[in-house]
Amino acid sequence: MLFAVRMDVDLPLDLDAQFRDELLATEKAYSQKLQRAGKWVHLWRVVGEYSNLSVFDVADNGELHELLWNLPLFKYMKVTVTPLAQHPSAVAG
Ligand SMILES: O=C(O)C[C@H]1C=CC(=O)O1
Repeated sequence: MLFAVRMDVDLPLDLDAQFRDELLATEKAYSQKLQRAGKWVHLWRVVGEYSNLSVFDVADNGELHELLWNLPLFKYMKVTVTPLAQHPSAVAG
């Protein structure tokens, strides 16, 4: 099942710099592991915003919830999930 996911990041300005750097490094490693596993199939930056638009390919709602819940940045993000279905006019996919 495919899901479009928008993540809007809002890190507190007073977050300890070392904690912030470690958090971002952990998030990067986590996201790259899921990308290599074929679960996180697109990761795009939204121009001009600390946000991304992503596409996940997972078995079901429960798997997506688990992957998102475990994002190291989860508590600092607003996450918006949109389930996707095949478009009848799409020539690919
Ligand atoms: O920067 C972001 O958009 C948030 C998050 C998503 C992947 C990653 O490495 O960080």
